[in-house]
Amino acid sequence: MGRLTEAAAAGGGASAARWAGSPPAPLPLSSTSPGCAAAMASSEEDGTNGGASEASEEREAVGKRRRLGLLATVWLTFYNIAMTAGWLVLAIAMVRFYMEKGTHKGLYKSIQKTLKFFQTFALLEIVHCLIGIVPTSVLVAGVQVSSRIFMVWLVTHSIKPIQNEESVVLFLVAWTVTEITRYSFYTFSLLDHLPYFIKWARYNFFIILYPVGVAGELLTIYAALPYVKKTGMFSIRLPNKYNVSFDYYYFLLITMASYIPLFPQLYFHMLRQRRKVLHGEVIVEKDD
Ligand SMILES: CCCCCCCCCCCCC[C@@H](O)CC(=O)SCCNC(=O)CCNC(=O)[C@H](O)C(C)(C)COP(=O)(O)OP(=O)(O)OC[C@H]1O[C@@H](n2cnc3c(N)ncnc32)[C@H](O)[C@@H]1OP(=O)(O)O
Repeated sequence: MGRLTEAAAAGGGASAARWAGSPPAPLPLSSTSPGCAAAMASSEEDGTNGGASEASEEREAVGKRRRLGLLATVWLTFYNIAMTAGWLVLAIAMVRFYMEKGTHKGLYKSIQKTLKFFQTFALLEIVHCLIGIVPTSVLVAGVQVSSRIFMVWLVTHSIKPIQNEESVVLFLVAWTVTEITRYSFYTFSLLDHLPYFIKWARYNFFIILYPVGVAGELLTIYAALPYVKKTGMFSIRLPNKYNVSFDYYYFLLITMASYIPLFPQLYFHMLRQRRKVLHGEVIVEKDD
């Protein structure tokens, strides 16, 4: 819990976290935090009010941090429980579908509503980083969440002929196992009762699941290319009154290419986190 209070005290500090870097160092819950330091400096500079006002400002700031800490903790606990439950429902639905039908055909259609709801809800993860209640880098969370949103809405939802591809099952399974593990890890951590197995799973499963998920995503986009080229969907052709053109086919190609620099960043970030959390290594990041 203290960890979250500290993160909350850092306020928007998380947004300053560097790409693929470790979370920003939490600020201590003391008057040395920037907000308090600024408040004290200004009261000294203008020469007005003495120690009383300074003390009340300090109390107010401490109270605000505590409130944000508790609120953030309650909210994150609710959020993580809801997300664990959502992805568990998805896992059960997928297993049941496969056991009843014996094929993956029609699987996506049967689970799409739940998937869209919970994956879209994950946009809040970017908000959590932006407002500083979790210390994850905004860029790391942003790339992770936006690539998922893109896959769900602009690829699998929009391009119906690819919904029965095996590659869809590949990323669905990778995402589902990952998210059940990840959100239960956060939940148990917040409750200060983290079973070692969950911690181990969180920092080991990704070694296989990340490449599997990425392969599923790339193969699915690849399978969509002929349909997108043939139909010209989401594309804007010239001439038009705005004089702009956009070709979704090339956009997909560029997106696929962007996995080459971006995915290793996420993967190595997770490997660094793994060394830190499971092996207690202190990782010193070089400033760019
Ligand atoms: C518009 C088109 C865009 C196209 C972009 C195309 C390029 C895409 C390239 C990227 C491809 C990604 C593909 C991906 O979708 C494939 C898969 O996901 S496959 C399945 C396997 N995946 C994974 O294993 C990924 C798992 N993902 C994550 O773990 C996170 O998303 C990530 C942000 C990457 C991890 O971040 P980080 O290591 O910094 O760790 P945490 O966020 O877990 O933790 C940092 C600290 O914050 C605390 N925290 C974070 N969130 C919460 C929360 N919800 N509740 C409570 N606490 C939270 C956490 O406990 C840590 O605290 P501490 O450091 O004190 O332990």
